Amino acid sequence: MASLQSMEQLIAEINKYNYHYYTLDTPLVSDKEYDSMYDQLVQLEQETGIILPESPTQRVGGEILKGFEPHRHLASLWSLDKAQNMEQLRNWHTRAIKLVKDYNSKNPDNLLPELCYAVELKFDGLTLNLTYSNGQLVQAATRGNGVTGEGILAQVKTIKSVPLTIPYTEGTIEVQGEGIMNLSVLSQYNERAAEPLKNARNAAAGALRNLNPKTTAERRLSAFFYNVGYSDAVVFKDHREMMGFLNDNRFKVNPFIAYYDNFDDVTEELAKIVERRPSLDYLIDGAVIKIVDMRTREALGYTDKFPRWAVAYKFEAEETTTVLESVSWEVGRTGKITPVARVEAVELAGVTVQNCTLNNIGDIERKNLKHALGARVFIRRSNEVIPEILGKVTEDHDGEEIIFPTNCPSCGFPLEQKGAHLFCNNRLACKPQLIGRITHFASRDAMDIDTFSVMTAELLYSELGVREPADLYTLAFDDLVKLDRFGEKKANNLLAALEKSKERDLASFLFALGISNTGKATTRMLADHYRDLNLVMAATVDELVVLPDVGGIVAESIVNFFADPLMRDGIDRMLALGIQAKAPETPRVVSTDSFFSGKTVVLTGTLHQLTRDEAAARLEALGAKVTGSVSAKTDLVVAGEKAGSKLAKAQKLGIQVIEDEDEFIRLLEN
Ligand SMILES: NC(=O)c1ccc[n+]([C@@H]2O[C@H](COP(=O)([O-])OP(=O)(O)OC[C@H]3O[C@@H](n4cnc5c(N)ncnc54)[C@H](O)[C@@H]3O)[C@@H](O)[C@H]2O)c1
Ligand SMILES: [Zn+2]
Repeated sequence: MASLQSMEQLIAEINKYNYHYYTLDTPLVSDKEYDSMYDQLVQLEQETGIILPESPTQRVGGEILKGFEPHRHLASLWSLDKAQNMEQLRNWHTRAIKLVKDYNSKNPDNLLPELCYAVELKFDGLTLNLTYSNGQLVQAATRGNGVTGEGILAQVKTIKSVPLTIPYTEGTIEVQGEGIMNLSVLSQYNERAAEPLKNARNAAAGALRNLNPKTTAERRLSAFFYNVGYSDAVVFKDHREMMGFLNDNRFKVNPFIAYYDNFDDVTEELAKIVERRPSLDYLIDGAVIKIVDMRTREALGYTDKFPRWAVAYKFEAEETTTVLESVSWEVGRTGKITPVARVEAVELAGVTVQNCTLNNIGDIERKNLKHALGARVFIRRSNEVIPEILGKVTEDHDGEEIIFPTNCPSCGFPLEQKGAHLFCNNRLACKPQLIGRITHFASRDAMDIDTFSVMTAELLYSELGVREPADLYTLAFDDLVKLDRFGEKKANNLLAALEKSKERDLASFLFALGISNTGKATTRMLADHYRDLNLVMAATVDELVVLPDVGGIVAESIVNFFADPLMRDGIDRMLALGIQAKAPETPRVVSTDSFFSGKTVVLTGTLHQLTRDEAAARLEALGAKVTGSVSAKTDLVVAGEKAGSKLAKAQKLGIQVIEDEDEFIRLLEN
């Protein structure tokens, strides 16, 4: 029988994946791929009515690792039934209602209450089961196979938020939760680590199941608790009471827990959690819906694997695996060379992914990807960012080497390595650098030359020999009209836009020059401080480093830029051709007593009552510094509608956020 054979194959595969995931903490496939195989098996078992003895659908979790003392749980630990979509969730709900009805018809004198639901986050980490006897933490264990787990008391004790003693001293209890690694902790760890960790779940699981508790401690784990699985004295009427007990006994419980007695409200809450997901500082792979009343839980009971009174609603996966096919090297406007990976097309979080970032050559080495061409890699996509390659699936040397270029892929000039990056120093004649510089010069926040695009820059480069921004101001109508896709109208428009740009202020002009490591906020500050282009050009490193938010690297970038004869020459030509680059007549009056004074503010998302530029201007007039990216230096983030990764990062870093636009306007006007 064909399906029997498929079942045998699936079982062998899944059991192999389980071993790598649960026992070795180094998965070979993504959860997305695993879940789809598992679902196939479940479906075949349903269709055939046959369940083979080794089937993973009949058991919880994985093997016990040698080296750990086994711990027999006082009450079994369960897996969770799961719903991948609304239809499956509604099916679960219908079944629950039916079971309650059946019970009630058999027990007319002891009716179960109306259904009420708790909605919790489904943390993606390692299950923990803690045993407290007379108020003392005496054991901690993994889930193992649900009956017996691995004793990891010494490891769990390194988690600072786990209480070693609790106020409740009446008897023995077992408390379940999830050991996790916060995403901010993971990224800090990875900044320093020789070998970065690929994923927070495996980092947490691997640390907790490490025989050396010192290693566990280094990972700075955390944990959330969500269940009292066993108790010999205390009983709870419902989930609320149980959560209250956990809270009173100083367990860390998740603040995002919501209770509903209407199932439609549950589905609305799920949508909210999906939205909240990118802003959380830990991984979740779904939400868990639990029936609140304990008597109902008892009545509904358990299957071999999971309780019938709870279900996990799984979210769309953010990680998968694919094959790294090739790496190409792109040249940026500063000459920096960026590796871009092409991968075998794969569906991830609703889009087809084909390109991934690789950052720089240092990252390729750190992530152990040097020999990964043609090999399977993990990729991750969160928010709207381009997916990132996390690392190779196996440690084997089963891929071809990624050869780092020694010469510029565009102009052939020998490359120079600075830190983790490669640079092409051929600023005079490396085409992508020139195109990038000209396009940046014309962009909206720079000289704001209307309708100018990369395509315009390419055309002017190849047809009219435009090599640097200054050349733009020598363009003549007669030359422009002859160009492909240019007519009289377009030629005139471009000339008018160029003419208008000559009046752009000093700050915009400085930004347009594209000095490395120098963004909008810095060029604005330079313009306000010096109020004269010549003075900026003559500034020394010593003078610059004392200015607000200018460090050594920025100061040096500025000085080096203006010391470059090529750049000076370009600026002189532009001034001769009519560029004014003037500071505003009167110095900007900057207030010092507003809510925003002295704060570094990031604007993100869509505002409705004013544009982002207007908001930035008003903030600056109130003495705030407006920057583009969120970092530890940010004091405040103003998040409009559809705010994405910047809001997420702010929440991660614990930075104050204003999400209410009316509130923001009120503060501006105060
Ligand atoms: N990539 C792989 O190779 C691989 C292999 C095996 C399993 N997996 C992943 O693991 C899943 C199945 O694993 P499972 O049985 O360990 O877990 P599960 O997804 O079935 O969920 C049960 C677990 O959820 C956790 N949980 C988190 N928050 C909770 C909350 N608020 N309330 C209750 N429980 C909560 C508990 O630790 C519990 O043990 C698969 O669907 C797959 O995504 C992946
Ligand atoms: Zn080059």
